[in-house]
Amino acid sequence: MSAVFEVINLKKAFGGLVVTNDVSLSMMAGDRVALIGPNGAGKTTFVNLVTGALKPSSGEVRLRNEPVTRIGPTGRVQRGLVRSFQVTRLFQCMTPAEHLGLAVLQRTGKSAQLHGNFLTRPAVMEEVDDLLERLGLYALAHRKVREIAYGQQRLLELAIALALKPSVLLLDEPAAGVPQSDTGRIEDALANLPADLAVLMIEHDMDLVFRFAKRVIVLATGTIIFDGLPADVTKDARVREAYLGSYANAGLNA
Ligand SMILES: Nc1ncnc2c1ncn2[C@@H]1O[C@H](COP(=O)(O)OP(=O)(O)OP(=O)(O)O)[C@@H](O)[C@H]1O
Repeated sequence: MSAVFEVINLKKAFGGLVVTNDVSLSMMAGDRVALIGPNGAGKTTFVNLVTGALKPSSGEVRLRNEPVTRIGPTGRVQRGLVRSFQVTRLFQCMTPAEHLGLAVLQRTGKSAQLHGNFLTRPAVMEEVDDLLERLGLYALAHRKVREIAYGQQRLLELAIALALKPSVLLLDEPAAGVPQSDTGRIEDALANLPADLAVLMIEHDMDLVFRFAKRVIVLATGTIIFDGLPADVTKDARVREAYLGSYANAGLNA
């Protein structure tokens, strides 16, 4: 089986500050990987390099063997690399059904045809209904985003990402800010992601990492210091040293 996603010797420096230092990794279809690291380790920069929001100083990003390093964010989405949207990207006066309808039109290259009520088109409606059902949002389909709870907004982000039919999904702290009472629904949605989807989740919550990931990658000062099984990460001397004194050390001791 060949990799769906590869990062090869990726480097990024801001002036003299090297923030991503020779990072290489690959993922297969169906992988469930957590990317963790102390504050300032370079996780956000790494995601920005991978999605095309930032240009690397050197190195390569490949999707299904195709180099995409010189392709912009939209081209990478079209090739199957999708990052979960932040809640702040949702339109407060639009409904979940409208968000998902637009995402489906975007994916199918029909977003220029926004005349009329696109949600009445059978092909769009069928897909939107299916996504709403899968993410437990069906009853909220036609409510404004501003009227729905934060946890449900985060589920909507996930639904939008899935509407783009990714082969690689980058999730940035999918349960952050969600009240404890609603995190179970997010975790259920994560557990029910398509089996062949490769998922890379950036997460600080170690309990969620251990429940979700089959593999953990630890980034510290821009370098991968661990890439292996969740059961081994807490025992690793370099990982413990990187987290020493940081807030997450407690999680690693768990
Ligand atoms: N545009 C920039 N110019 C200069 N330095 C930057 C820039 N963006 C990030 N950095 C620096 O790069 C380092 C890594 O930052 P980054 O935000 O990628 O880390 P992170 O692991 O996502 O941190 P956190 O977990 O706190 O969000 C930090 O030292 C940060 O100050």
